[in-house]
Amino acid sequence: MTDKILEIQGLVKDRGQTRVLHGVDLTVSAGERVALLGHNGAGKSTLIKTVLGLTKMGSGSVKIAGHKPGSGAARADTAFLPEAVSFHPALTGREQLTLFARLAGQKADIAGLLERVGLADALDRRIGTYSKGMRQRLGLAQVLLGKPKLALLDEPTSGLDPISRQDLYAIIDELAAAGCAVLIASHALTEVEARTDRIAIMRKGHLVADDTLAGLSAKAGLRTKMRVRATADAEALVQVTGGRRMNGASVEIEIDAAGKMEMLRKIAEMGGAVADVDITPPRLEDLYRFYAKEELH
Ligand SMILES: Nc1ncnc2c1ncn2[C@@H]1O[C@H](COP(=O)(O)OP(=O)(O)OP(=O)(O)O)[C@@H](O)[C@H]1O
Repeated sequence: MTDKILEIQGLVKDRGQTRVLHGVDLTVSAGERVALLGHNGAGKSTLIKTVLGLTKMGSGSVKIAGHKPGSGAARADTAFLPEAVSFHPALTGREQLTLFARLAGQKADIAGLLERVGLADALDRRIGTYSKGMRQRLGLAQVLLGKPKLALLDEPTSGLDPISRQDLYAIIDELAAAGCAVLIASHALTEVEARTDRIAIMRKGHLVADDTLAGLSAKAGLRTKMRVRATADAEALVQVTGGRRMNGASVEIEIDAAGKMEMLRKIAEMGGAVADVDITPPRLEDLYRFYAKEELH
């Protein structure tokens, strides 16, 4: 995919005497879902606020579909879902979205949108009676309403139950499938591992990683674990694989990405001597620990 929607180059931002963004480069293309990870204070919110044009940048360049942050065109192309989304409690969901649509000068199928985010039954209830998950869904309806080219989602699933989380990611997937570039700031590693295309990790204002999960694993040199169970003789397995004997029947092997297929072939050649193989690639949690703690040069 080459259609770059968000283009950040050399972004520097100081707060008082402190540099909080140190020359960040990040792009998100149309249809891409990118996770933005980092410890508290790493600079994720500052980055998002800069893209929204809410905070001034020091130096560098930020473009949204070719437009400057905060410009009318950039604002029209961008949707933002804050972590704790708040609406007017006295309005109903339908009234609130109708208001947003009018403000944006858009005609929209409000009832259809609310149904899409699972709020069909709450259309005409006051938002003050909504649960956190329902408000989050309403926020997502607002994002969908604008048909944005870029969606910035800040911890979109925090405080949601597992089913609501899945629903929310299904909607995010739809947004991306429709060509929206999606940037999701999150601490929920297991979720973003499964539901994003690329992972960007910030550490103390630096972007320390930006790649697919497989790419990050390869660069970090973290190893895949294989656990092989023998039908009868684990010693033969140790001989062939050079692995570590775990118990009477099983052997554990740690292998880098390059050697994995060769090892699998060796194991397959043992035929009936092998009862089972479990393969555990490095998890995002391991990679995150590696990149977010790695010393900066
Ligand atoms: N309004 C502000 N005035 C001064 N310093 C600020 C302000 N907002 C953020 N900072 C500082 O900028 C740095 C980056 O903060 P930022 O909120 O961008 O981090 P974050 O990655 O979003 O963290 P979190 O995961 O906790 O939301 C921190 O050192 C923070 O103390």
